[in-house]
Amino acid sequence: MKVEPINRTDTGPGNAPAPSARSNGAHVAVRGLTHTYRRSDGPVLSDISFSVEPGEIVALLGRSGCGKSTLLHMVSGLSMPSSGEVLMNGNSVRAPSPRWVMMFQAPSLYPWMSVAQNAALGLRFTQRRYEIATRVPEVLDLVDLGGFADRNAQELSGGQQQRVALARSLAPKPEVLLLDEPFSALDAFTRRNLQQDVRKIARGLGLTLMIVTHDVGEAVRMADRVLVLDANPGRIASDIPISLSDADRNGGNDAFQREHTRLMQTYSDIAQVPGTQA
Ligand SMILES: Nc1ncnc2c1ncn2[C@@H]1O[C@H](COP(=O)(O)OP(=O)(O)OP(=O)(O)O)[C@@H](O)[C@H]1O
Repeated sequence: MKVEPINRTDTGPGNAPAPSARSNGAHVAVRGLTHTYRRSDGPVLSDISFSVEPGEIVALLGRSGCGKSTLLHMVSGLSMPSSGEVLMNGNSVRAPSPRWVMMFQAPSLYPWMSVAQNAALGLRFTQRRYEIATRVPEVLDLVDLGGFADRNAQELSGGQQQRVALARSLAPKPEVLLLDEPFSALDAFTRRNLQQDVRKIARGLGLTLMIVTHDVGEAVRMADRVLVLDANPGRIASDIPISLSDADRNGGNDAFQREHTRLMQTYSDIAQVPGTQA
């Protein structure tokens, strides 16, 4: 897979991968997924089915506790559902893999290691350790940290640490990137930069991307499609395409506001959030 720098602008408008973007992403299918942690509590997720096309960016939007993280964990193979299945390119997911990697809210870096050593960790535990010397500089460039390779990880800001975590996730050349509220601990400005860059990187590489969020603005800025979940039990209540060019996503203009209001209205109706402001 060829790595493109983050200032590449070959992402197209609308909700389909840009024609010029070669897709290296996998097709994800979730089929009849139901999960119960404790029988006395009833199912957390009930009969969830959806597909994500190769190279597509999909947000899972729902209120706290509706089961978004549980669903993403099951897509990643970190845990198995009570029933139903997850398929990557038609093959059942039974365990985590460097082909579908998960990124969490906390960057979880080793503070005593350098940025480059942290970014190499994803590869170190695969059969492809030999790629570290070439691949790590590539992914650090990709996340705009090319000049930080030898810096100690604990010297970085929260946003830069999340960029290292992103580089670590991208190093094994995954086909699917799964993001569990990765920007929620960051300030609004840093969060927005990362949202734009992650979308640009994913589109440039043709990755399939799923992001869990309860932030309507984040869903509109990042996703081609938003799956809105309701709760008790968690189900897909609505499947909404976001038809915006990248310029409109980043500019906060009228087109962005229209999509934001439309999604916020649906989300409010489903999640019974008072008002229509994010
Ligand atoms: N390991 C577990 N054992 C028992 N119950 C759990 C476990 N993990 C999650 N739950 C319960 O499952 C429900 C869904 O949790 P989950 O974290 O998936 O929701 P979420 O939508 O991601 O929430 P948030 O946005 O707050 O992170 C919650 O009621 C939670 O208490």
